[in-house]
Amino acid sequence: MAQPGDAIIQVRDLRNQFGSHVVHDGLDLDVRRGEVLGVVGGSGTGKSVLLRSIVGLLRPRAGSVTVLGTDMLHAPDDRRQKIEQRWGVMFQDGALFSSLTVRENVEVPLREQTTLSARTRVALAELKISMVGLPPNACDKYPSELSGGMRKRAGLARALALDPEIVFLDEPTAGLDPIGASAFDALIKKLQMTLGLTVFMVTHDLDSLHAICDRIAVLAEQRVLVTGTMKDMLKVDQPWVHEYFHGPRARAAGIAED
Ligand SMILES: Nc1ncnc2c1ncn2[C@@H]1O[C@H](COP(=O)(O)OP(=O)(O)OP(=O)(O)O)[C@@H](O)[C@H]1O
Repeated sequence: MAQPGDAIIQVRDLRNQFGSHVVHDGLDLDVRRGEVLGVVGGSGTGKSVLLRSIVGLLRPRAGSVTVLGTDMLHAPDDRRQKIEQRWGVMFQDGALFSSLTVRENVEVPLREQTTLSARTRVALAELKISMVGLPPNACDKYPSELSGGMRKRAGLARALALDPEIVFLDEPTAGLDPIGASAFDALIKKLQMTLGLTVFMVTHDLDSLHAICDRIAVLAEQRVLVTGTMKDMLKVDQPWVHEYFHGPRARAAGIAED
């Protein structure tokens, strides 16, 4: 029986390369059941490439990705698809279909992956839309009629459509004002606590890391250089890590002291 804290995602010896450009080499990472893991690193260190490798949008050159006990790079299609139904992904800006309303967007995974009736699909979509704190009148709006923060919430509602165990979030608070960002952080934390979600979150946002991440994984030198709590990060000597967690922004976020 799975327990909180078990590694729900295991990435081993991952290699990603585009032409001669090696992005990851020998990258290992565990994501534990029930945690919010923040993935940070300088620009171009391969945070999004790592996310895309785990969710199967990009095939790594080498290594293994095991999710919920399944070897995702070698499992038969039907087995892989079953696992894919147990996660949701929210891309930056929500990545909504512009020609569909919010409700229709949230219905997409239900349409594709289930045989539920239209009525049930609508009811479930509306439930998810309210869970992420959008008002009922957002259901019939098109993405272009929403603010950036509302679009992110709609993207999150779609990621939650199939009641996932894991959600992947790519820079969820990017582009939000500080109040919107902290409201979004609070929403993620609430969903993690109430639904028992495991959250894999790529972020640059030190406030989010501080407020909601149980652990942090730092990408540098083509791998996950270090994982640990915020307290652990403050002790790391590597120059980028030190600058990131002790720099002016970290001080402003109340992470490091002046
Ligand atoms: N499809 C692709 N083809 C070629 N190069 C790619 C491709 N996808 C990503 N890269 C390269 O891989 C590297 C890592 O990209 P990635 O988007 O994962 O970085 P990141 O850490 O998420 O950066 P940022 O913080 O700026 O969003 C970059 O140098 C990028 O140009």
